[in-house]
Amino acid sequence: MESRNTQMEMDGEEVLKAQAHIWNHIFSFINSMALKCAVELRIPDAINRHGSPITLSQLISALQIHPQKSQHVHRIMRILAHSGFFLIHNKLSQQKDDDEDEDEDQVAYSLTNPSLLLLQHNPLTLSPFSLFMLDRVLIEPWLFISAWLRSDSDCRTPFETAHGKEFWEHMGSEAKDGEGFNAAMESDAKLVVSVLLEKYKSVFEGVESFVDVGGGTGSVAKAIAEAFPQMKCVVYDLPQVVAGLEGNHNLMFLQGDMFQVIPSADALLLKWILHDWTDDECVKILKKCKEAITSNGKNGKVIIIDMVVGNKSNKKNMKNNDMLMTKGKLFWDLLMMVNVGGKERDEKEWAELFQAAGFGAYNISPILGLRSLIELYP
Ligand SMILES: C[S@@+](CC[C@H](N)C(=O)[O-])C[C@H]1O[C@@H](n2cnc3c(N)ncnc32)[C@H](O)[C@@H]1O
Ligand SMILES: O=c1cc(-c2ccc(O)cc2)oc2c(O)c(O)ccc12
Repeated sequence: MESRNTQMEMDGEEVLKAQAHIWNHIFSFINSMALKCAVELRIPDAINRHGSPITLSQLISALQIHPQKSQHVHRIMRILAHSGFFLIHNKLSQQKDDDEDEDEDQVAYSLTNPSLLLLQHNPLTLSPFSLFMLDRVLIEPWLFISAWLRSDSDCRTPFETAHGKEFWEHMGSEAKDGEGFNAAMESDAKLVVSVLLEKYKSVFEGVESFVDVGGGTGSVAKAIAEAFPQMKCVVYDLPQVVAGLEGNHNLMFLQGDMFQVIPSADALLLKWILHDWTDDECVKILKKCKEAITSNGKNGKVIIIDMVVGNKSNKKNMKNNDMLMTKGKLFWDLLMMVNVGGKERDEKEWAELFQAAGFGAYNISPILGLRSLIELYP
């Protein structure tokens, strides 16, 4: 009865607006798939190799598109240009209708900051991550959310409902997926550590021993070990991740389970670790961390790199920028729910974890884009 009234209260224009709103949501996946296609075809690399804005016909030939399909390429380019991945240079743009097919030689494309970050040889490339994230294996769990929410099975996540295994177990047993995940992590780790060492090196000053807990294949620890040759650095992760990796005079790879024991050090890093776990699990990990930074008689610190939902970035924020950041954090929160059973936390939730694990003080610096650097003291 009530919904009927509500419906009758909408005028025609409002219904159409609501319809457009729903369509935009339903079709959001088209953005992701157009991006996947561009990364698979290596469109950013083709434009970059060309060295100047590339015309549609030059792009079609560089991409080796089948002649019968060449007419479609501009449609992929158009939607990605609309999302800020490419700039369109259109000599006839004033005279042309937006929906009209472009003449292949009147249109040229160049790269933008997001597409520069998709170049294969950019050390900070997000291409492997895009392919990994948009692969069938990581798309499928999203189809199971409602079934998982209703199910009385003890599956921890929709990922487990879809694949019959927990995320970390899957990444350990399926070599291709495990490598994809580790490559994605590595590219992010390089980006984050380059910012840390360029602008916030003081975080590591005075630290003689350092453990990157769940440090993956070691990109962060390697960079820190190079920047501080006197520091003893350890990458601590599951056997399937660090087995066979070789260190050097001040870098060591150590296999283990952070729920059992964490090696003692002046400073521990937990980058993208706590958001994988429930509150109870985080308290367990943090208690182990506290033992590890106090057991050598020193008062060390734990450095956490994760999101703090609701925190503003320290950049001069335009309203749009804040909205983008909030949306990003909400996406991440669901990603954690779907894949690993974790969550993104606001400051109050972080503070409760720290208190429950027996820590005394913390300091949050919102300096890493969507993420913050949290320093945690016993
Ligand atoms: C999201 S990744 C973050 C990797 C790295 N810190 C980074 O940010 O690039 C989480 C890491 O935790 C590791 N991990 C999961 N369970 C673990 C455990 N019980 N003990 C140690 N490491 C674990 C995973 O193997 C993975 O490398
Ligand atoms: O499933 C993921 C994916 C990522 C991820 C996101 C963005 C990147 O540039 C690289 C990787 O991160 C994850 C993560 O940190 C996690 O703890 C669990 C799952 C995922």
